[in-house]
Amino acid sequence: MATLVILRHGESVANRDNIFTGWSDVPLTAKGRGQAVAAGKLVAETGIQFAALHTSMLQRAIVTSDIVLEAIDQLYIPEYKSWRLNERHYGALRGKNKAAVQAEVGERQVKIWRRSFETVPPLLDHVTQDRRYDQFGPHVEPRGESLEMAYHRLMPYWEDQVAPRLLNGDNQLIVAHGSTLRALIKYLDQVADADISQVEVANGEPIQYDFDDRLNVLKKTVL
Ligand SMILES: O=C(O)[C@@H](CO)OP(=O)(O)O
Repeated sequence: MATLVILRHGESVANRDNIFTGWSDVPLTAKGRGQAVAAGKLVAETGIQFAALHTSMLQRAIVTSDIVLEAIDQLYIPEYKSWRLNERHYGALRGKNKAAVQAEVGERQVKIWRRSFETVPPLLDHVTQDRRYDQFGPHVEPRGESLEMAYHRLMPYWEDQVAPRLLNGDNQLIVAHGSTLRALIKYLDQVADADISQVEVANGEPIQYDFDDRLNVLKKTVL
């Protein structure tokens, strides 16, 4: 039996300012750093010893990871970073204020862009270049993603990097983003496409999954 803890990063400056973020690499606020410390304390209280941590290529998740590892006194464990754990790419919405977009297109459309499973946001007209993704080969950066697209690029990471380690009995920690964690929760909790819009993941709120030795969920606990 192994344990997985998943955690959304602490508040970012874009969360604070109500900006569509996606793959924008924005820092944590002071409040966000505090949320990461508090999350670390909650994880420390469980006494779980982790074999590895998985996070994205974005500083709000990486910095949260380091704060949590320090709080649980496990800075020595391997820390794997992948674009597959990045937030869902918000396409041409990225960088825009959510309230301003809502004033333009209405609440219903913004809700669909933010929470539907299949709807793709307006795409960027070109792929941006960022050297951090070169190591993963060409064409990694999307021009925008639905939650469904993010789900499908996340799952190979789960299957190749996380599930085998859990099956081996090694506890794992994932520090990622609202939508990639919603995608993972959809898979783990078997949430229907139509119901995923109801699932929210709060900044800095660790969720613990205990599995049996065939990777069935035995227990889910919000810490
Ligand atoms: O802007 C984003 O990238 C995400 C997460 O902060 O926001 P939303 O909850 O609107 O999907």
